[in-house]
Amino acid sequence: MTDKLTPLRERIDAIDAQILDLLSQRGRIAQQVGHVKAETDAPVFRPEREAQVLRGVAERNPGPLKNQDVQTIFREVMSACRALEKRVTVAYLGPAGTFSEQAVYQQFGSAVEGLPCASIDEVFRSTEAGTADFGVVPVENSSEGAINRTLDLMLATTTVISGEVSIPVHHSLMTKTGSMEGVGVVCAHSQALAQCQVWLNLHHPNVERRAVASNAEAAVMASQDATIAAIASEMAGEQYGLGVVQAHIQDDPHNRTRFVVIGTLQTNPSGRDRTSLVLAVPNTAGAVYKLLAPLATHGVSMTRFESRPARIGTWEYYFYVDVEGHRQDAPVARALEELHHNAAFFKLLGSYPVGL
Ligand SMILES: O=C(O)C(=O)C[C@]1(C(=O)O)C=C[C@@H](O)C=C1
Repeated sequence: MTDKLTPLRERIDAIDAQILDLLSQRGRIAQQVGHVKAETDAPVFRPEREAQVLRGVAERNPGPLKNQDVQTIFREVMSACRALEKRVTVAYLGPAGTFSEQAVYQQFGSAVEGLPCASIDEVFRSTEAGTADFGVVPVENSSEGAINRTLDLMLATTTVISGEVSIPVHHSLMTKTGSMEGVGVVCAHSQALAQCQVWLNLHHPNVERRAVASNAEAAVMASQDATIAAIASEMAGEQYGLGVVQAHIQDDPHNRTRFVVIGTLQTNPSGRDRTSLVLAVPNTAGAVYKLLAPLATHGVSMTRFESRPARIGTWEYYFYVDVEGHRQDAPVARALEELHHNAAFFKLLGSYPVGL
């Protein structure tokens, strides 16, 4: 067996040497890109370019490696090259171990400076103030719907959407000891409690449920007190030394959360983009129907429609609309112009590459 392995390992060594040489060449070119960008103060992170590179490797992938795996490798390669230009700082809802942190690494790779924040509000503040280059905030969950605080802050702040990333959300019930003996309360973010309510009703109907700022905070609390159980990701459980009572307790096995990357960067077209906007019309019969007519006229597909009560002002609701395409694509540009003209309120939140 050793005789058969040795020549194969020698070939792997030779290929690794070539890969390393090519990675170094790529890194040196990224440094040159960094110098060119520094001359014009151009942005280092270019989500549309990264999306094109990742889509390209999946299209050209000859196998046997899976598309998802080659994309993970190339995401890390770009992340490391980007860090040679500048290490990007990204604010997210902390502490470390939250799904928001996972979303940061999924989008930016691991060569990034994560800035954990205490609330979604603080993520927006850090991004607006320039303490962080970007922020990553949850915008909708497949079981629970919109994250209202994010929608409200998209409206109230000057940040724009530069990208999106969606990750599977699997919740585990965890305690210090790995058992529920002596546990009187289950802590988690209110969204996580809602996403596990059927399971909790069935298995622990008499244990108090307490909403806290984040699942990771619940994990910290459980790590300090054996009478508290936490619902969080297993990653958070590992981080805070918890034992798993039961894994995958979310009511929907396909539970996912979509996050958006917020910042000041207007992203260029990538070839497969989405545009997000907020609209309002006076509350009269047929007004919303008429408002949205330009989308149909110009053949632009709507992928999301969400309403939020307007707490002040003349209009009753704000409508959060996502459409397929980039604001610079001709049909989208024409539809947006008409929407802007018809709406009593219009705010373009951004055009950005569709997540992988
Ligand atoms: O093409 C660029 O603008 C680069 O800076 C290079 C590169 C890459 O490594 O491929 C790195 C960072 C950008 O976000 C996009 C791509």
